[in-house]
Amino acid sequence: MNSTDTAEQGAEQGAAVQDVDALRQEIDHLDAELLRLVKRRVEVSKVIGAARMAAGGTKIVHNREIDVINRYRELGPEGRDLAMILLRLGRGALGR
Ligand SMILES: O=C(O)C(=O)C[C@]1(C(=O)O)C=C[C@@H](O)C=C1
Repeated sequence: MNSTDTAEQGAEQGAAVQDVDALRQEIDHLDAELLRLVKRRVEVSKVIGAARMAAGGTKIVHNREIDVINRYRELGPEGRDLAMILLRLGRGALGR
């Protein structure tokens, strides 16, 4: 290894650190977007639930919940967990 190698490695490491910083910024942005979307989903789900119950319907619609769970299946077992959490957030405390 000569001094050029060391300088190149240093530059590469600098670039890698920059990449991590940029990627972390992207993650921060994605998390903010996901949070916004989850909050909106909760709102919409609650509005539908309230309308259905006001019309004398049920708190839970099983076939719709199966559709939602199936949608997230491509993420594996965690996808199922994620779908269940989203449904639970929308249903509120009574629908657990
Ligand atoms: O699609 C509905 O009817 C809803 O109430 C929305 C929703 C959901 O969050 O996706 C919530 C509760 C139901 O059990 C099924 C689905």
